[in-house]
Amino acid sequence: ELSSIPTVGPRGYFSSYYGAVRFIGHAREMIQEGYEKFKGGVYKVPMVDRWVVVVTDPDSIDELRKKTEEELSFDQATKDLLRVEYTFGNEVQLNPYHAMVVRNQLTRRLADIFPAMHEEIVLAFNDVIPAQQNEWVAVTAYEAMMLITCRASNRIFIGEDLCREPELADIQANFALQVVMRATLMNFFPKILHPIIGRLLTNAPSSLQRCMTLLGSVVEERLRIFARDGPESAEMPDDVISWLIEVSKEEDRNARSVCLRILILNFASLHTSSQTFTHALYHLAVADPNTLTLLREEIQTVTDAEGWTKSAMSNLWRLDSFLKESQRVSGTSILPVVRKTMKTMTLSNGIVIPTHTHVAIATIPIHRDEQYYENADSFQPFRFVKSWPEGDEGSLSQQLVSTSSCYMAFGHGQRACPGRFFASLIMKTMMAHLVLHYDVKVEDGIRPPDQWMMMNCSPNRTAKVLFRKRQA
Ligand code: HEM
Repeated sequence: ELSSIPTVGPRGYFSSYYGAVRFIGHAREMIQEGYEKFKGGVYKVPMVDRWVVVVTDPDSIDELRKKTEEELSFDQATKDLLRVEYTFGNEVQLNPYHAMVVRNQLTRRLADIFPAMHEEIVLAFNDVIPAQQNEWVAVTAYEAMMLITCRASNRIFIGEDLCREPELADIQANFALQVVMRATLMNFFPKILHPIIGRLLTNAPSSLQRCMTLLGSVVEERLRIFARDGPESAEMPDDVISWLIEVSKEEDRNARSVCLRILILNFASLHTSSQTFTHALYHLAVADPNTLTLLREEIQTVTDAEGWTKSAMSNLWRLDSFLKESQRVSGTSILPVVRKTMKTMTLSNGIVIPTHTHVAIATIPIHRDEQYYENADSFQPFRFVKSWPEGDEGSLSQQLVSTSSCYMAFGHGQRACPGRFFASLIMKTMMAHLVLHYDVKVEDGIRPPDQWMMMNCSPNRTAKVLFRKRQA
């Protein structure tokens, strides 16, 4: 019974709606309050259309991690949260070939695609940040980092020419907004009305149409080459468009389906990566000079010895730790892991969670818990570098891409983010380039305040960071 699980906020049928409205503006406080009161057990918080049960202890998290999709479903939770039927379309979950491409082709080819990604990062920084030596220029960090991340990732998704199209970032931003707005709006209404509202909303201007106008002819051309010469053709470049065509089933092998998957991959990657990176940039801009010196020393030494390669980026342990620590204290989602019980679930500590309940993990409270992280509230850039400074070698389990029951910014378990290896590589390469080639600071030396909206902790969207080119 849900009623036996303790509640944060009002408990009654009608008053819980008040709690749900409060949750929109105070999700962080409510999740934290529940964590402090019920740590070791579970508690529930009200959303507009349902309760969410929040799990707090590593043993239960480990237990949940081992459940199958049939018992504890990622897809069913996503279906509810994003109203997939009316936003992406059901076919996206029935045949998730875009996720297969991320898990397989993209992740396996990181070393091959690295030179193009690195080139795009260097060019994008030059275009977006007009910095000079001996002179500071102020740049709106959020917007600038979004543009650079968009170009760098889309260089690999859709290729050199298209990734530089000025419209691209705008199309993606609109799509994300459309999906989130539609899903949020629909969740305010009873399920029985969804088909009607869904039909009304489909009149909204379609990002897919814009995306097809932008990419359609390139995808069509690629489909023709594929049909004529097959996947091994030298005319099929190493990018996500080619890989999508390669792995898709006959019925998906068309421009509409491929463009939709490109939109969805950007939906999964763009805001997450650029927000995560901007959080790290703000930490860098207020870091003590010693931190900067140690980062520069490492990046200089490694790239002098190995050049700019994927494997060189894997040897930047201090930088890896810096980004991981930034993600620990400034994660972009308070509940990045959400699942739905498909049958009644009894945990070994006796707690019973009824069927069709959303279950989430109290990720940010755990990331900030003294029990798991010493001085948990302080940003310690090299926290994850084992035996630093002498040993200076990051242990595998401490890496940015490894998840654990105490580190879940990329989720956890079988459905943990498949894009995290790519995201980690882009963020490291961007940060290594930035640290080596620019000085950065904020005017008053204080980290710009985060901006919370429901579950999302966005880095400040309007703050400016000052950039100055370093001597070569
Ligand atoms: C810093 C950047 C990123 C963060 C913080 C992030 C975070 C997450 C999280 C929390 C999940 C859900 C995991 C779970 O429930 O256990 C997820 C899923 C996913 N992410 Fe990411 N992500 C990032 C970048 C990316 C990138 C760059 C891509 C694509 C290249 C990507 C593609 C996906 C996909 C396709 C899923 C769904 C996986 C599935 O259906 O099993 N993500 N991500």
